[in-house]
Amino acid sequence: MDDVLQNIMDHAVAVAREAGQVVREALCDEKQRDVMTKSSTVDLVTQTDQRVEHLIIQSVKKKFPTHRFIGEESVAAGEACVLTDDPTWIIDPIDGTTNFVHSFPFVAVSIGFSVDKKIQFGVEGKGAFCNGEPLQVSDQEDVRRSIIATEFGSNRETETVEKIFSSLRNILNIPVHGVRGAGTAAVNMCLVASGCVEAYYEVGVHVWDVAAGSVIVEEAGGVLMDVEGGPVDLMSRRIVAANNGTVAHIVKEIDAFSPTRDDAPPTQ
Ligand SMILES: Nc1ncnc2c1ncn2[C@@H]1O[C@H](CO)[C@@H](O)[C@H]1OP(=O)(O)O
Ligand SMILES: [Mg+2]
Ligand SMILES: [Mg+2]
Repeated sequence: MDDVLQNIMDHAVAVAREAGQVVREALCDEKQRDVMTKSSTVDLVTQTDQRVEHLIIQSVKKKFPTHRFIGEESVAAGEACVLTDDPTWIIDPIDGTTNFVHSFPFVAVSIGFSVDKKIQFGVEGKGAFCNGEPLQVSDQEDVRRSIIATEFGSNRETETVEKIFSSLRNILNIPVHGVRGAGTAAVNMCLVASGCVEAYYEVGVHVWDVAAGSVIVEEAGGVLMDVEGGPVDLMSRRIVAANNGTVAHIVKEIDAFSPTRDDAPPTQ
């Protein structure tokens, strides 16, 4: 990794740790978990989400004034969600806000960095690490001995819920050892990277949920795919992240659908 990229990554790690500390403290303070809603009654946000995103963006801007940002709460406030070739930080200040407001203790600060529309950190074969320990995906080849992670998301339209349950039924019927969901896409992807679960799939995620996790999974030896097979598109809101042995089996069982893309022009 060249010095410039290393410098950027060091800053990302430092600011992620600082943000993580703010989130950790807020988890213990009811006032900081006061809940507001966004697109629906189950799409939640708190002042802490907004404060942490602001903290990250300001800190990066000071050091790298020309860089661009895609942040979950900035997009919610009306900013465009467009990935260009420019250096871009893709930020989810709290991935797992529903967990956060309920003190269910699985949340992530997710920070990805892209150049030329490619997520950069780690792509140069440096590996993925958790507190200094290298991560490696599971070598399980038998999907019937796997744990699969997924989420129910925040869309409660009947057709969408039907699709989600149809996929879940198919996966359970393989049969797999178990199905789990941490309540955050970023943590689910890190569980794939750590080898604790063989695969994670979801339709309805956003680019800020999966940007950082995608490179962590690949660097840990895993693969990314679209839910109907073929290459993943981080703006498509569809993702499968898996070890090599199970990915093809999982893709076969998913009842796919296509939510509005993250980079779709806003409807007036
Ligand atoms: N009610 C809900 N249940 C689960 N995930 C939700 C949700 N509402 C929004 N999400 C978001 O959808 C992602 C994929 O499931 C989660 O990582 C989470 O990111 P968030 O906490 O950053 O909003
Ligand atoms: Mg999120
Ligand atoms: Mg979030």
